[in-house]
Amino acid sequence: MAEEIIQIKDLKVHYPIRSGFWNRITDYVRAVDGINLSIKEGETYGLIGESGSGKSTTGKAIVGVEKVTSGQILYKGLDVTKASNRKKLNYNKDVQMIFQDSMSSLNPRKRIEDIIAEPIRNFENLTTDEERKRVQELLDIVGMPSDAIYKFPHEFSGGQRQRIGVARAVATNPKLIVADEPTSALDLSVQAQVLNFMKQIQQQYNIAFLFISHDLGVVKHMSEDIAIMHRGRFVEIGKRDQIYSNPMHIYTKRLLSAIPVVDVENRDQHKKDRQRVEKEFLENQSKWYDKDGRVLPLKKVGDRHWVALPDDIIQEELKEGE
Ligand SMILES: Nc1ncnc2c1ncn2[C@@H]1O[C@H](COP(=O)(O)OP(=O)(O)OP(=O)(O)O)[C@@H](O)[C@H]1O
Repeated sequence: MAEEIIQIKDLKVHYPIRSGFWNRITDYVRAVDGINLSIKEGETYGLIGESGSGKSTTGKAIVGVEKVTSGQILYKGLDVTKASNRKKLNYNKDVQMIFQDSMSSLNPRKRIEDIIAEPIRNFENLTTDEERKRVQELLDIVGMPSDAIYKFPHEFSGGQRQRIGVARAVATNPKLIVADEPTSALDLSVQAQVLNFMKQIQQQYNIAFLFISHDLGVVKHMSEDIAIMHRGRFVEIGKRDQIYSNPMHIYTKRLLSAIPVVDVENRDQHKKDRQRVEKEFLENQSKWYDKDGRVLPLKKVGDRHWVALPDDIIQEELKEGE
């Protein structure tokens, strides 16, 4: 069985809110508010949630570009929220990130050769010829022509730029890639191509992914283990089949009921189901949160399935699922 490559323990990232004449801290945005997860070598962990739920902050904290308020990120047994451990483990080489918006994440003034070579230069001492050879190999891996090295990002389509972003991310032979909404800016047909090719690269190089998306359809295609994030916490964690065929938290149900159906026959039923879930969500709000409006703690409801609900609702849900 694959080993765990990274473990996140009770991770919190809170941003201070300042106000008044003295610009004092008056409150905090609890962007990430105590999450736990672990990702196995070569596997994809899917992180789903609506805008503002804390997904990107989680990803940024893992790659080390966002300061952690508390909690641990364990890599090879050491806590990489500490810069000294990151350095010791060469963590910045092993963990890379791919962003949603390839136009702003790739420097528009640099040629593709320099964009892809940059992370290599940070960690290896290659000659100019060796470096060029390496960049061309990487372009080949992501299915781009070798003359792309002379061009600038604006000379490519969104899908091609995302491939360049992937080439850059795999340039350092990473063990983990945090992919933050990597295909949401792309057309559906291009989305499928990029997703399939990311899977291919993952298998070829045994890279683990934290795959972040608001789109349950996309995550279903990519991940076996899934967490649903809401207000900085997880409301449900489970295996793909548990989450998609037997969602237990109302928030998960809402997200699933928002996926459009393709076949006309089921459309009316789908609309009714959606309205029912929405009504249930609005009428019972107080049950889903604690008195401070925070998501309840997770409780184990089955083999590798956790849900943040009060006991009475869990019992009802379990009975229904039988
Ligand atoms: N630098 C920051 N300072 C203050 N608040 C922030 C900062 N970055 C994010 N936030 C807040 O933290 C919360 C979580 O943001 P985050 O970007 O992680 O959400 P998300 O789920 O990735 O959403 P999206 O998909 O829209 O990016 C939001 O309320 C956001 O406004």
